[in-house]
Amino acid sequence: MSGWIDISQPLHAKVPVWPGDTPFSYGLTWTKEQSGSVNVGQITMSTHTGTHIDAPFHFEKEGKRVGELDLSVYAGPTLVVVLEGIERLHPEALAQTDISGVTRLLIRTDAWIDRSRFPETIPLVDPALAPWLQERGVQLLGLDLPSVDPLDSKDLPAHHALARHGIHILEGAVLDGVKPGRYELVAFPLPLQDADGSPVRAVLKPI
Ligand SMILES: Nc1ccccc1C(=O)C[C@H](N)C(=O)O
Ligand SMILES: [Zn+2]
Ligand SMILES: [Zn+2]
Repeated sequence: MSGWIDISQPLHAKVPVWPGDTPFSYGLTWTKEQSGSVNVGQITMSTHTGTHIDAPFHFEKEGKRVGELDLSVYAGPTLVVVLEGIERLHPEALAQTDISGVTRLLIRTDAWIDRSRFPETIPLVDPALAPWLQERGVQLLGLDLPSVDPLDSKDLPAHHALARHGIHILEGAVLDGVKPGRYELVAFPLPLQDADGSPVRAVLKPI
C-alpha cells in the first residue's frame, strides 16, 4: 500500500464498542435491484468507535466541536514510542525518549490485546503528562487504547488536562508491531460540524 501503514480499526458489525454504546452497523438502504441503478448504504455508529478523535465538546459543555478543530494537528511528523506493560503514562516513563521537536506523539502500550472485545482495564494517562507534553511542543497524543482515562472514570482528568494544555486526543489506534521511530501521520476527522468526536482513517508512513 505505497508505504502507508494502516493503523485504523476495521469497522464492521463486530467492532467492539464502549459498553452500552451504539453498535456499528452498515447496511444497504437500497440494493441495485431496488433502486434500479445503484447500491446505497447507510452507517450507524458511535463517534467513539474504533480509531477516532475526541473533540473537547465530548467532555466539556462549551468545548470545541469537530468542525472547529485545527486540521493541521492531525497530519504531519509523528513519533511512535513503545511503552509495553505500563500502567500509568507519566512524564518519567518518557524520560529516556528524545521528544525534541515532536508535535505528535503516539504511544504503543500493547495493553489492548484481544481487539475483538472491549478491554476490561487499560493503562491511564497521568494528568501531569499534559503540561509536560505541552512544554515540549506536543499538540497531539494518540494511544492504542479506547480512552486516555480509566474506563470507569467520570471526571476524566486526563481528557480535561490534555484539552487545557492544547493537546488533541486520538484513541483506538492499532499500533501492533509498529516500530518506535519517526513517521508521517495522517488521521483527519470527518467534517462532522457539531460532533463530539469522529472516526478517522489513521495511517503512518516511515520517514
Ligand atoms: N462512548 C462512550 C459512552 C459512554 C461513556 C464514555 C464513552 C467514551 O467513549 C469515552 C472515551 N473516553 C472516549 O472518549 O472515547
Ligand atoms: Zn473518544
Ligand atoms: Zn476519549
